[in-house]
Amino acid sequence: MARRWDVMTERKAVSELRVGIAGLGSIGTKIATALDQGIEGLTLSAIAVRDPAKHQALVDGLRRSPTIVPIDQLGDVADIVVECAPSQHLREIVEPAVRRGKSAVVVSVGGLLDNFDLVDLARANGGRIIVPTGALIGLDAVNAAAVGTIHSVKMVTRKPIDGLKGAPFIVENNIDIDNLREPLKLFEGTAREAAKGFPANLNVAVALSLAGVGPDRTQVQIWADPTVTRNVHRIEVEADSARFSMSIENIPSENPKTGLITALSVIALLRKQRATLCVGT
Ligand SMILES: NC(=O)C1=CN([C@@H]2O[C@H](COP(=O)(O)OP(=O)(O)OC[C@H]3O[C@@H](n4cnc5c(N)ncnc54)[C@H](OP(=O)(O)O)[C@@H]3O)[C@@H](O)[C@H]2O)C=CC1
Ligand SMILES: O=C([O-])CC(=O)C(=O)O
Repeated sequence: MARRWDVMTERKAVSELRVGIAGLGSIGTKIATALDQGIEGLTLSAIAVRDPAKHQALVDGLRRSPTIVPIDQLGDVADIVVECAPSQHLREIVEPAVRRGKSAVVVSVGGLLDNFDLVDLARANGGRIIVPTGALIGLDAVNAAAVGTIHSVKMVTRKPIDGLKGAPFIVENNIDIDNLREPLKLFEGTAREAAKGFPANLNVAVALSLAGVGPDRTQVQIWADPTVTRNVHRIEVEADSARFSMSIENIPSENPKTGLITALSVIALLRKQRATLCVGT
């Protein structure tokens, strides 16, 4: 009996992890709502948005109102900062958090490649940078294969036209994708190059590369495809432990560039932070 009481006291002593969210777009809104509805051991403590008035209705609808803070102050008031803003804000969000030894969950993972010193900063201060599987599939298997030797990783992405519009690669090369009647291969190269040319469309390629053989050895093809309605990613991995192919067909969210499953992936990751039973690597 006494033993059981001890355990209960110990459990109570573990404080809730405070979560801060940067950006309340198609991803951030769903994460905020899920946290407010309840994730074991986690509390939504703060959010950072560009225009608080625009998001007032959402904030008012939450059961427990988070504090609204400037984007670079999330790390002061949260133990886990979730970055889901445009990638140009990645540094402002992640640096203050990891400098204070906090964890940063990064969805604009393409932006990490130009800010990779943040990983060293996190290491030096006891912080962590966590990249969710996001809109992709199978990073558990890629992580496992990378413990051995991976020979090659190839990814082919097909997106509907709306999911690619405005990408710097398309604009700079003056490619007209609006009037396509059949699939057009836009790009073939490394994940690092893909992230530069398609910063809001190909975070998945960078996540894949960081799980596996790195951004310079991960080969990527990008197709603009008027025949698909989903964001389709197909991956092939050749390793000394296994050969595997995986594909995912993502339903676009309100933001046509972003698959609906991305927010769910972050929510699943947050659930694991304090879950008693964790499944998958
Ligand atoms: N890792 C992955 O698998 C995936 C990653 N992504 C990436 O995730 C990120 C978020 O995507 P998504 O939610 O669809 O994007 P959205 O465009 O829907 O939302 C972005 C949000 O960031 C907010 N924002 C912009 N500037 C600031 C600022 N200065 N301070 C605070 N907030 C700001 C916007 O505010 P406002 O509402 O006022 O405009 C908006 O709410 C993107 O970088 C995207 O490329 C997307 C899909 C998959
Ligand atoms: O949602 C998707 O299919 C992928 C995506 O936008 C990204 O990686 O940035």
